[in-house]
Amino acid sequence: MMLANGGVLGLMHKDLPQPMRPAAASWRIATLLFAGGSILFAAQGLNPPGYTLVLANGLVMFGLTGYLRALRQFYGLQDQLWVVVPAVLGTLALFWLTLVSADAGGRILVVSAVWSVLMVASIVLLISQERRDGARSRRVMAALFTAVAVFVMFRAGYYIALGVNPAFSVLGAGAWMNVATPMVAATLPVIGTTAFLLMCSERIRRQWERAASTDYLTGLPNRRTLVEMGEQRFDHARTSAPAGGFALAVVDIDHFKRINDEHGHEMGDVALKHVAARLQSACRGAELPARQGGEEFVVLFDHLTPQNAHAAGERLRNAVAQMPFVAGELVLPLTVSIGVAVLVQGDTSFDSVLRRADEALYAAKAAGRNRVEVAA
Ligand SMILES: Nc1nc2c(ncn2[C@@H]2O[C@H](COP(=O)(O)OP(=O)(O)OP(=O)(O)O)[C@@H](O)[C@H]2O)c(=O)[nH]1
Repeated sequence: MMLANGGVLGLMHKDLPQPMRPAAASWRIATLLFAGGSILFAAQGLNPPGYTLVLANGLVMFGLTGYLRALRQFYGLQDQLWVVVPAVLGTLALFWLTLVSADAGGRILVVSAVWSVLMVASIVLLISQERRDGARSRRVMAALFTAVAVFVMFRAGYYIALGVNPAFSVLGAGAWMNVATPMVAATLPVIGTTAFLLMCSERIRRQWERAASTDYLTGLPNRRTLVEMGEQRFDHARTSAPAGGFALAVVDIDHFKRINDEHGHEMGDVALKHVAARLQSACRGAELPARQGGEEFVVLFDHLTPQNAHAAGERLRNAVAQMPFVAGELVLPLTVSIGVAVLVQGDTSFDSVLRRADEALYAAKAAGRNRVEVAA
């Protein structure tokens, strides 16, 4: 089952986006190490038992290390040496306790300690991502690691209670625990691999959602999100009592074509990002700036009245005018013209408010630019 899981992950490798592949490769290698260890455990009788036991346990401990590394890579953490230390020390200790001093009790304690350290590190990592990654698959993975870690600690306690001494054998009293161990441990490579693939697909889904709703250049919500949010807020404002409060501003950079013509399209792109950042910094509370397209932005206001509409537009205009766009030697003062519209009785849709704000914007351009006009 473990080998099949590792194989499936290998077949799917190329279907995963490039940034997820190192983590998936580590998970696959870890699963194959786990599978190799399990096969050796099953074949203990056929080989010199001492060496087989050390090798089997070592493979499984390095498998667990691989799972921790895969999770770290999945969350963009750098490789660190300490991650391999428990498995290296554990394998050396097992070598000693099997082939030099033959201490079965010591072996159980070493294996339990290494498993616990690696699994607790994986659990802490998964839990620490709660705020960044709310995916259910991440929680399932954390629960899986926790269940196995609790079992391993219980197992160590159980063997200690039975009397761990150098001559202790897991094949003697309490042998059922020796049978249960591989079954519980197998949940990581088998169910864990499913959880890992779900974590990948959940991340891909979120990335697609973000890409579909965000403007690639400025990082602001795109036109699609603007229309969605605008219609939602418009409907809410129309149906709430007292009605009103919905308003928006259409913001257009003045003489933007000149920037492209004189400094190149790429510089124009950087200037667009600059204006986007200025507008974002001027927004308060639930105000939402979005890129409508080209060099035009729209800001959805929150609870604006006709009396403070002009001041709200001025706040945006000032945010751009007060800080020139600087790129190396180049210092370009930028200005924007703004049309503001507040919801009125005659507005039947979000689009009708947008149209009135557009007309106010044209009036601002016609009146000389770098100014705010409020729609009648
Ligand atoms: N660099 C860059 N330029 C863009 C982008 N989208 C639109 N533009 C440019 O924005 C310019 C808009 O020019 P116009 O509509 O003539 O307006 P303007 O020069 O800003 O003049 P006014 O609006 O009348 O003040 C055009 O040159 C477009 O090519 C973009 O994503 N990047």
